[in-house]
Amino acid sequence: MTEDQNNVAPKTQTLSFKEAYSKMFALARPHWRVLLAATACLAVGSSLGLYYPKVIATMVDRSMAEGMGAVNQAVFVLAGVFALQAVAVGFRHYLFTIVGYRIVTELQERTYQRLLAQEIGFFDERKTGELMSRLASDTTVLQNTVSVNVSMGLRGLASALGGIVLLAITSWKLTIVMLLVVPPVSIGGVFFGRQIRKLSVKVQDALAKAGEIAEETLSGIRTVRAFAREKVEGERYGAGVFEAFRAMRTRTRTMSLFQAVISFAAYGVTSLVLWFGAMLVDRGEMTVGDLTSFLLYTLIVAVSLASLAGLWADFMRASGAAERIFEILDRNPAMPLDQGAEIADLKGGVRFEQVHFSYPTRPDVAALRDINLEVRPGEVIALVGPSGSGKSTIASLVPRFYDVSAGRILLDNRDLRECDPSWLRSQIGIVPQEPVLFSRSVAENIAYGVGQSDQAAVEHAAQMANAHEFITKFPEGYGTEVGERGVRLSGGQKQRVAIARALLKNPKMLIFDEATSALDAESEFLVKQALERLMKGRTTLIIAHRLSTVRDADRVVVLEDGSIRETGSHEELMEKEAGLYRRLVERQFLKE
Ligand SMILES: Nc1ncnc2c1ncn2[C@@H]1O[C@H](COP(=O)(O)OP(=O)(O)OP(=O)(O)O)[C@@H](O)[C@H]1O
Repeated sequence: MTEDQNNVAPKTQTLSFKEAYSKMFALARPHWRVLLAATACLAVGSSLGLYYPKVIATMVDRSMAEGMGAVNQAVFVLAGVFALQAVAVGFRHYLFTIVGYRIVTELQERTYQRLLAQEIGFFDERKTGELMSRLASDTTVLQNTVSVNVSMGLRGLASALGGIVLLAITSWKLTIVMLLVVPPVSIGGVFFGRQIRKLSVKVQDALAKAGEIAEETLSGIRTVRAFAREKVEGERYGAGVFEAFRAMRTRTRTMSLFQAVISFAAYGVTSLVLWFGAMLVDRGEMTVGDLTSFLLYTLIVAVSLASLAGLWADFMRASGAAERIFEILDRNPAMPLDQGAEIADLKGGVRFEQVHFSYPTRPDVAALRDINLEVRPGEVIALVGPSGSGKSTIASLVPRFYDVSAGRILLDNRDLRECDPSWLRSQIGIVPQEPVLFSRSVAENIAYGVGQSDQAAVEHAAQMANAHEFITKFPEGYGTEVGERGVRLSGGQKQRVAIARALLKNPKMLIFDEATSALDAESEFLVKQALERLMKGRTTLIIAHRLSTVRDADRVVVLEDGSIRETGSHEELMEKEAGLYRRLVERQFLKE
């Protein structure tokens, strides 16, 4: 891989209607057995549906010639036909619908997995609400289409085609009259379909925007409350959904117009056939019974075509949604997980060589410039510097949240870009400044990085992290639910849970982002003690905000504006008269 290339987001291109559907069909392939059964039901149901006008025609002609006896017999046959048809229709509907749901469920699962596999830069660019909308609302649109509509569409198609064949057998002259309307209607269908598809993408985009607003506001509800912005946020969401409504209104107008045109064509052609047919009967070229069955077939064909037209609009709508889903499903992550080398017997030495880095969302601004830094295995490095100087950026390059823009980072003399990102992250414990816990129990949160873990190991980790005591004070102990993002725990408690989480993982390397906000002295002491246990024997990067932390580090790296300005021990750096570090300490950037 050339430098600079790895942070560039892969381009996704817009799918055509055909591509979207061929992809959908590819998803249907594994279900071919059920689909075959469903198609058999479709064939039986539709042929029986097409059979009864014939029975009626016979009834009309024979009742005119032979009286009621023949009619009774015909009605009996008809009842049997209808019963059999009902069974076939029921199964057809059930089987097609279930396969449709199944496909969409798989699609949801795969889309979500694909989403989770994307590189961090992808998430920097997008908003959670928008992604949620793709998962929820786009897949729902697809769900209806792929399930119920496919079943209805196939029925319509079978009835229409079968009907046309039977019409041609009954009277080819009338059939030609009837089919005259098909070409103009199809051209209309293509035109309307395109419009509807475009408008549907607009609707889904608008819904996603509204979703974004809701997601952001609800997850930041404390800020909204603190600034009393409920009304404004409510209105912002209102404006968002209204935008979606407007797009839906435009789309519905187009769809309604299309329906009206189709309805006119369907009923118009029926009248035309009736008129032309009456003439044929008048001339003795056709019996009344044949004209009756012809009219019934015409109605069947007209109704089927009209419903197909409606479904066509729905399919177009769904292909708009499919386009948005496949955009994610087809997106290859810039940094694939589970690919690359694992280093056997990892020591944990890290070397930055002339590292330059810009965030993918801000390619023109260098967040790091010419970073050269050697961290020996087991060494504790404190990163200090003013806000925005690049401390967190350095820390996020080690677990490959991003790859360097130029230069390289070596882990035990191996380029990080050759290492499997998932393996790499399993070797690094990360304790963020504000740890994010998941709304599960304390025990599950501690065991998060290792999956299943026995209670004894969890408790041992909690003890080492000075968390055991406060956890056991909760009435439900380790089973206590921590609430969304861990809201039911204090800052210090969250950090100790995060330390326990990192301890349990037993990583070779450690990244610790010290909290800037002051913890109370007791909590501070407990965190520090836990941290010391955690750091033992591990290569550690601490983003430090406290003098006491910096003093204990083996080496201090002072950053400014994305560059390393000074390195050395606390004492060495304090000796430099005009040094940046000394200035930071004197200006109390580093709290005592
Ligand atoms: N995800 C991101 N996308 C784009 N730019 C970013 C991103 N994260 C940080 N930056 C920018 O990179 C620069 C370095 O930020 P960084 O977070 O590394 O600073 P820091 O030294 O950790 O600051 P602090 O002590 O305030 O946390 C800043 O100018 C910041 O605006």
